[in-house]
Amino acid sequence: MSVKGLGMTYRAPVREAGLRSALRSAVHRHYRHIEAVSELTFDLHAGEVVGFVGPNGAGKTTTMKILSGILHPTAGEARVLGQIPWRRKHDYLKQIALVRGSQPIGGPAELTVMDSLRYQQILYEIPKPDFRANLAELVELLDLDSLLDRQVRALSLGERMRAGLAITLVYRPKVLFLDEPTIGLDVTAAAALRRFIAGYAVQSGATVLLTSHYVTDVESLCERVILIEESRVRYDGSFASLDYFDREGNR
Ligand SMILES: Nc1ncnc2c1ncn2[C@@H]1O[C@H](COP(=O)(O)OP(=O)(O)OP(=O)(O)O)[C@@H](O)[C@H]1O
Repeated sequence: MSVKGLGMTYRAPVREAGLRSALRSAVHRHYRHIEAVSELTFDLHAGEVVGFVGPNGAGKTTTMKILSGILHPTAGEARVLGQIPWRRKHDYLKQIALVRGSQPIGGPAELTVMDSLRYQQILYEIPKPDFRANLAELVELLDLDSLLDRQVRALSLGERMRAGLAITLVYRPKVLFLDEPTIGLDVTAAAALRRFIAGYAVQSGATVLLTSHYVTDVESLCERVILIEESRVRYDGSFASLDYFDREGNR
C-alpha cells in the first residue's frame, strides 16, 4: 500500500441558529472548508500490522474511508493492492474491508448473524467449501456458536463486534482497516479481540491498519505506528520510540 501526498478537504455548509438564518441560508449558502487530511505520505508492506493513532479529529477515519474507497480525496495518490481505492473496482472491494468499532455491522439489523454471513457469501461470491471452512474457523475463534441464529439488532456491543468481524473476515480480505475495534468493550472482551486480531493477522498474512485510542491495543498489536496530528503525519516509526501515549494518555 502506498499513499502519497493524500489530502481531503470537506466542504461543510455553515448555518447560524434561528429561523431567519435558516431562510437566509436556503438562498445564500455559505461553506466552510475543513482540511481533514493533508499531505499524507506512507507505505505499508504486505502483512504489516500498523497502528494509526492521533487525537480526536486528526483525520484517521477520513484516511481509512479514502483507502477503503468510500471517499474520494481532494489531493494526492494512493495505491492499495495495485489499485486506486476510490475507483471502487469490484475486484478491489472484494479484497479489502473496513470495520468500525462504533458500527461493526452494516446492513439490515433484522437479519440473523447467519443470514448476514450467507448474504456475504453471495455478495462476495465465496465458493461453498471456502465459505464453510472460513465460517467454521471464525465461529471457533470468535466464539460465535450461540450468536448465529440471533438477530443483529438484539446483540450487545461486544457480540456485535465479534459478529461484525466474522461477517467481514469470512471473505478473507487481504487488507483490513480496523477503526477503533475495541471501543466500548470491557477489559476481557477487548483482550479477547486483540488476541483474535493478532492471530488472524499472522495466520492470514493480511495487511492491517488499525486506529485506537487505547495504548494496549497499539502496543500489543503494532510494532510500527503512524501518528497523525492536525491532519498531518507527525511520526512514523516503532512503537517503542513513540512518546504520544505518554504525553497524551490513553485517548
Ligand atoms: N463529513 C464531514 N463533513 C465535514 N467535516 C468532516 C466530515 N467528517 C469529518 N470531518 C472533519 O474532519 C476532521 C477529521 O475527522 P476524522 O473523523 O477523520 O478524525 P479522526 O482522527 O478519525 O477522529 P476521532 O479520533 O475523533 O475518530 C475533523 O475536523 C472532522 O470534524
